[in-house]
Amino acid sequence: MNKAPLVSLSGVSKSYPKLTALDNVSMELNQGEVLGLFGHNGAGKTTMMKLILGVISPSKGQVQVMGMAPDSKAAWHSRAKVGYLPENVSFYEHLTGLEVLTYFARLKGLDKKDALALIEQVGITHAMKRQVKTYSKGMRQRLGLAQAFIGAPKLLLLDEPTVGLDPIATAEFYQTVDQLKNQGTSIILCSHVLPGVEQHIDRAIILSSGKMLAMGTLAQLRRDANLPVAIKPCGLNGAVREDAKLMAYLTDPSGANEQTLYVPEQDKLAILRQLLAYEHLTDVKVEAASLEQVYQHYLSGAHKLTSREKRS
Ligand SMILES: Nc1ncnc2c1ncn2[C@@H]1O[C@H](COP(=O)(O)OP(=O)(O)OP(=O)(O)O)[C@@H](O)[C@H]1O
Repeated sequence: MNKAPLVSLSGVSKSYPKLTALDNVSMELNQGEVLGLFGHNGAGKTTMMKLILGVISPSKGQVQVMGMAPDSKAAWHSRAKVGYLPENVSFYEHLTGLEVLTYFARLKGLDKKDALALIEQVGITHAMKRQVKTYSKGMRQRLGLAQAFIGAPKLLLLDEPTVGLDPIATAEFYQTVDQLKNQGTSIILCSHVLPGVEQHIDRAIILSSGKMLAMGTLAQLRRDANLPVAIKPCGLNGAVREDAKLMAYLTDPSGANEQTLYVPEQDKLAILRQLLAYEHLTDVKVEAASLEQVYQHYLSGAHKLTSREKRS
């Protein structure tokens, strides 16, 4: 089995005359892996996708996709194995949805039958004979997704894929991501909308001002960030306040909202054992830090660093 990563960046920077959009980034993406790429506006997410697509070249370092530099002539054939959904998807407005998709399918050596199947998969069969100019934002986004899925790509780069999608279409989109992953497709998914993403990604990268602040599984990032676990016991009727050890884990011991304990990961099991010994305990909820909390943690660290750098 070929264990070489599908995508690798080593020491990659992309500089423009007045700004470094990506600064010394190294990462790898393996087959069947889903990577979430997160960062504020201008963090360098699209720059990283464009480098992987080969539409721009690195100023420093090396990008490899399926064993080749993606901006090289040799990579021409493997481009058919890459699907891309750009951030602001736009189409030929006077063509119908089906015509647009048939056009893209033909560019990848496929035919109308494949286009029809994809139109059905993204749920716009009813509108496929209408001109794209009559489509809503969500319908355009669905057409964009169908376009990215053409030809069963080995690598999918999706920039803000759920923008404009309603909750049902968003859920269907993530089902498709899971299916593609199970079939071995590697996916890089870039999003500002964090809730709902975490159960569909294997690893996350957090970028800020072109620098990589963190990379890892959510469990690794939580551990490295040392974010507490929220433990919410029910039925204790204030017993927590009578125990000095438990009290120490309340963020606001005098407040009415006293029942959530914020416990470091390493103390979690000991505290759970202690709570389970209470006869009146009726339920206990345990919540690890969300992707959003992890993201905020790393970005606030970067912000503090930048303010300090500016002052010195
Ligand atoms: N061709 C270019 N010339 C000069 N600067 C550029 C160019 N392309 C991108 N940049 C700058 O590089 C930085 C990173 O841009 P990029 O589009 O990668 O950010 P992003 O993380 O995708 O942001 P967003 O979430 O807003 O899409 C930004 O400051 C952007 O203005």
